[in-house]
Amino acid sequence: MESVKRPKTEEEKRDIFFQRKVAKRMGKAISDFELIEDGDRIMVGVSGGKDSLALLELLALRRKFKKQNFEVVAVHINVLELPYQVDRDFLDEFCRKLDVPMIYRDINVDFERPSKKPACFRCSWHRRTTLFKMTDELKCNKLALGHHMDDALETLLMNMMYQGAVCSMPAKLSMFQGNIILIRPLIYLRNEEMREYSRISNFVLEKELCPHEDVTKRKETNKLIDRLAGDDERIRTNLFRSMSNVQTEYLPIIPKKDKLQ
Ligand SMILES: Nc1ncnc2c1ncn2[C@@H]1O[C@H](COP(=O)(O)OP(=O)(O)OP(=O)(O)O)[C@@H](O)[C@H]1O
Repeated sequence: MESVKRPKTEEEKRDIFFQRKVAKRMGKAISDFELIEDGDRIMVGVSGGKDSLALLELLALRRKFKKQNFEVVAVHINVLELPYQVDRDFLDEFCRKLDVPMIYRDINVDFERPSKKPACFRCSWHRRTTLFKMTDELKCNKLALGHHMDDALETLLMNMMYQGAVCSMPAKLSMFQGNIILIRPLIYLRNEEMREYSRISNFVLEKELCPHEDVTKRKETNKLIDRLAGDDERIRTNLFRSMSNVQTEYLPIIPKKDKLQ
């Protein structure tokens, strides 16, 4: 028997339009920064949060609709010392529908060991290192992370304020003599847009906060950007665009020997 398709409601149409807009914006970043080439095998780091789930879905759909010929593999790093786990049933089903292999890897992070670096930094360093190592094992030439425009802005301002450096997150970074290329396809997307995408896609998100998470500086920086931007939508975009328009001749660059404290 032929199935009769129910006409879409206005809300459903709006949601589909929004999802396409997000996919297009990711496509623009992929094209502007030449993030994906035919034959790539891309490992997507999936934390269980909204951004990496969206990234995984968007890349898998891009591959499915044959925009480009590439493969996608999802990897989740599970830190055994943390008191919570991602919902593996949800992730497995999510990946099965997208026809993407999902791989889990358990690691240990010694939170008790005395160190000058905060626990959150060390944990994230271990996760990132494991992801890098796994690219080789899984024969992936690229590693995709779910950072978006607001992550890049926060990082820019945090580096300026606390490190005295103008530096953020590149959309594409060649690492280990070009053996791995790190890509951030969501770099043109706003946090707000990712939140909406996640709502429409009904992602099951991990709500639990990590006991070691050091979010104070990032949160404060986020609030600062909110205050700076107010209702003027151009401000965030301009802050982001300013990273592509660095006019060094108009910067008071201190001669190295003459360091200010
Ligand atoms: N446990 C993990 N396993 C695999 N990849 C991870 C893991 N944690 C983070 N990542 C990757 O690093 C990116 C940045 O990490 P971060 O901790 O800022 O993300 P998050 O806020 O936890 O989650 P998300 O970015 O997915 O919403 C993630 O988008 C994801 O691609």
